[in-house]
Amino acid sequence: MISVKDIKVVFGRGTPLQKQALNGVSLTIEQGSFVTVIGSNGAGKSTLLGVLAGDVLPSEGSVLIGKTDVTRKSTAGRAGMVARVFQDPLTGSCGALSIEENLALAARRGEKRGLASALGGSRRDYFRERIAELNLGLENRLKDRMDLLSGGQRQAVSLVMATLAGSEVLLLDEHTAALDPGMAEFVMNLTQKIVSERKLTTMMVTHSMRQALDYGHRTIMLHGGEIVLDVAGDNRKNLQVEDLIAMFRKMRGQTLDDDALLIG
Ligand SMILES: Nc1ncnc2c1ncn2[C@@H]1O[C@H](COP(=O)(O)OP(=O)(O)OP(=O)(O)O)[C@@H](O)[C@H]1O
Repeated sequence: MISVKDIKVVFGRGTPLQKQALNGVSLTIEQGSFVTVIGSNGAGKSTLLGVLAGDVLPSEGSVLIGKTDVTRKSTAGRAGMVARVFQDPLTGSCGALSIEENLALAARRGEKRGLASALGGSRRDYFRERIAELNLGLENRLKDRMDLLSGGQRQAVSLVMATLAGSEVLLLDEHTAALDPGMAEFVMNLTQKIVSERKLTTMMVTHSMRQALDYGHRTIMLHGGEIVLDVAGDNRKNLQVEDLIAMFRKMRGQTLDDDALLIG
């Protein structure tokens, strides 16, 4: 479970560029629930993910993961609790290491032991099994360098990596935005499968209104650092992409110049 209470984040305090990125955000996400997060540029979506991951320290408020107060814990301090997949397929894994070395490092998140102890025989078999489940044929390429994979293959492996250390929380930062439509759909279906099988408490930022409504259990919209929409259940089922676009228009008080981007 994630419990965020009255979070405020101010960047560049006391400078001419001071910016209140989050302005009193409170949110409880039940264990195993999958929340999609939308909002226009600068709404505060990445800042909220950063607060959960530990990259951004709030000036006020608290963050609990399960029963642990992680508000002041660093990213490394909460590494065993929170896994993250980024927009850029190159960010979440190391291109110079092999697929299995990346998996071994991911499995050791939050621990201090080295790579050698992480790659014992039974571990290798387990990694092979997990990668075989992707049906991409990568189980025969475990010794290939990660940077030989396509962006989509790399995101699929990153999702497996995110589950290896037993983290309770999964943060997805527009993780399909750099993929072609077919691969984006593959990675989204894989995401849904992994989240439900492992009961991960998940927050996914997306610019795709379609994705926001088609996947997960609940959708929130941020605007100006505040939650301006929070829908689940039947209310969400009845929402159409066009309804969300109309809300965006209302929030911004202007016409969106690229509806296609939002619908895709
Ligand atoms: N490190 C920083 N220093 C100063 N200002 C920042 C910093 N990070 C974010 N901001 C500002 O805080 C506001 C919220 O940014 P954030 O990146 O959270 O928005 P976002 O909703 O993720 O936008 P986008 O969809 O464009 O990625 C923006 O005005 C942004 O310019």
